[in-house]
Amino acid sequence: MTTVIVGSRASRLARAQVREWLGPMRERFPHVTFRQRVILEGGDEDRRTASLAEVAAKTESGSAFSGKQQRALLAGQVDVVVHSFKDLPTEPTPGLMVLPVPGPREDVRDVLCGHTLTSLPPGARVGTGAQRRIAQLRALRPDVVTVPIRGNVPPRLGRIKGPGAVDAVLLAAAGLGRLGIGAEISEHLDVATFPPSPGQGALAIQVRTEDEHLRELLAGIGDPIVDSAVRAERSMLEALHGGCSVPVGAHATASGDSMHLSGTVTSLDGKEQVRATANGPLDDPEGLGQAVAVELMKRGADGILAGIRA
Ligand SMILES: NCc1[nH]cc(CCC(=O)O)c1CC(=O)O
Repeated sequence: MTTVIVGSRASRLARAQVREWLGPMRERFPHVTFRQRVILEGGDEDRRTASLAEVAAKTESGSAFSGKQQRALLAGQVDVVVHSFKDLPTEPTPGLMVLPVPGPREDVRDVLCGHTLTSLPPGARVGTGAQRRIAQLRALRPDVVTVPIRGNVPPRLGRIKGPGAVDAVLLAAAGLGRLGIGAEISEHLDVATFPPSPGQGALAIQVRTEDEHLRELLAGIGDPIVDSAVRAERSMLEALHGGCSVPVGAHATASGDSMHLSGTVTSLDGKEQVRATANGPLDDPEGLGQAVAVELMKRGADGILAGIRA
């Protein structure tokens, strides 16, 4: 009798993600017992007092929302960790590996709740703390003021009505969909004008590299097309040396046996934006991601990113 312990952050979204993965797993492996274990993260504990950058700096791995999960996995306290792929640093953690990405991928798009891009009044206040969202929103609506908000999705949504109200908030369709509150969405932003974060909407299933028994058990899971798309987007981000909070957007789509990747880098004030696209074979997503990154660099992405890191 095999027992597999699955680690999860405490939030409703994190637990919904674990359920989303576990449902099909329990059906496929009825002889395996899957258990959920909640592990608190620094990012969850410190949210009220510290800025996201401070939280990230305090966490050994540099990732506020995945460091403790990964340490619990390495220590054998859990056997699998389910992450939002976009929250996982591109740099691999020694001793851990990510399994092929499961499908289907949730909606990759960002959304506005409270207003649409065109209904936002001049000078409106929009809640978001993510550099990519701030930059891309300013590129489309330079008059808008962004207000840094953090925390779980439901309280962020609550900022539309509650104290310190904002006119709208920018969120991921995937998070709202998984929480069953997609009805709050006012507008889905077009991937062409508002490209999502690399890996958005996808889950990262992480295991110990040395856990051969589990790796063998789970060898057949994953959707090759979703996996390839996420790899292309993430390798583009990695080649740009971008972390999880840089203004880099990416979107890969497959058609037949080829993959199309579009990448965007935007300055924080929204005034400069470079884009590049390329096609490549489905079985070389890393090559495609690197090719688009090189093209973005040629068009000035390095200058934009250097200005932000400085
Ligand atoms: N950084 C927070 C985060 N991490 C994953 C999601 C949900 C979207 C996804 O799974 O890609 C969210 C919320 C948001 O960005 O609105």
